[in-house]
Amino acid sequence: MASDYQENKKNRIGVYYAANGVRHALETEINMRVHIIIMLMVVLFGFILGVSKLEWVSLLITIGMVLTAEMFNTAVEHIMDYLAPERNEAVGRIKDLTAGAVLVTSVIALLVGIIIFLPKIIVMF
Ligand SMILES: Nc1ncnc2c1ncn2[C@@H]1O[C@H](COP(=O)(O)OP(=O)(O)OP(=O)(O)O)[C@@H](O)[C@H]1O
Repeated sequence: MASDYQENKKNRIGVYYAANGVRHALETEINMRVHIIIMLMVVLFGFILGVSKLEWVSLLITIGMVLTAEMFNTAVEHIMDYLAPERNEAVGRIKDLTAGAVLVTSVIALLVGIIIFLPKIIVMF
């Protein structure tokens, strides 16, 4: 049906642009690459240390939170640089807030990682 075709076309274009956004973040944001490296290490340790299904879910949710916060932070930085490229106290505060959101999610992710991995590491010794 024509409307189904339009719907599929629209979705495909949307995913294409969204994937472009992820690629842009990976290419331009060093923090994003650091998060991805940490994520790959967490997944590797997850397999090595045999985390449970529920632990995988917790890890994936926290990883998703950090990556999402980082992308929103990057988007806000771009918005602010576009709208107000000059130094401005309000812009600085806005950027600090979104950077703070990344910090909060990262600390939570670290705590989740410690809770899941530390007991498994301790029993190995
Ligand atoms: N236009 C501005 N006016 C005032 N302070 C700013 C401005 N731009 C940046 N800052 C300050 O510098 C900090 C870093 O901002 P910047 O845009 O350089 O982010 P960044 O270092 O690229 O961050 P990230 O590492 O998350 O990509 C902000 O959190 C803010 O405190």
